[in-house]
Amino acid sequence: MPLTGEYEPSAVDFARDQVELFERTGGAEGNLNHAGKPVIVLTMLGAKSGKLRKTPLMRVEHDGEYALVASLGGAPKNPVWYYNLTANPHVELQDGPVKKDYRAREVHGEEYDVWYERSVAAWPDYAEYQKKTTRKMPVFVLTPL
Ligand SMILES: C[C@H](OP(=O)(O)OC[C@@H](O)[C@@H](O)[C@@H](O)Cn1c2nc(=O)[nH]c(=O)c-2cc2ccc(O)cc21)C(=O)N[C@@H](CCC(=O)N[C@@H](CCC(=O)O)C(=O)O)C(=O)O
Repeated sequence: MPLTGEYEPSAVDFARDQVELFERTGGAEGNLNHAGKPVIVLTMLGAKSGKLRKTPLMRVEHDGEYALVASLGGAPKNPVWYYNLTANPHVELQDGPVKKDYRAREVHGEEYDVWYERSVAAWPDYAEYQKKTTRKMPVFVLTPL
């Protein structure tokens, strides 16, 4: 059941523009980050506004599940979207032309280690970000609904 609501674009220009390009081209453009690594678009409900929010994130996929790393480049605080997923775990993820519904859950312990390793394999800079902060970067795993 797709998410419904009023879309509120991100305040971050490059993220908003990338989402727009990605969606306009069905994931054919705007699907890579600055280093040419694959990106997905996450759609979620705002924890406070209840509006539809969208953000590009790195593509980390394994057997139909996806990981999302709340890295924010190694900043001391979590990205805002972290709180959206905590409040509203029903999300949509678009990978290329395919958009599906998922349930997001934050992972810990051994499961965290397995998915964090997969995430670093997909985007090695995550390991550099983690060195920049004492905040343990949260990882969500998305399971198809
Ligand atoms: C600036 C803020 O963005 P954010 O949610 O903190 O997310 C920051 C970044 O993570 C976001 O820009 C990502 O797209 C950056 N980013 C990645 N960020 C990551 O953390 N991990 C990634 O793997 C990642 C990859 C990536 C690839 C390409 C690209 O272009 C960007 C990438 C934002 O959009 N704020 C909105 C509010 C958004 C929101 O969801 N508000 C909630 C309230 C939430 C609350 O306050 O509790 C609501 O509507 O209710 C605003 O100020 O209008």
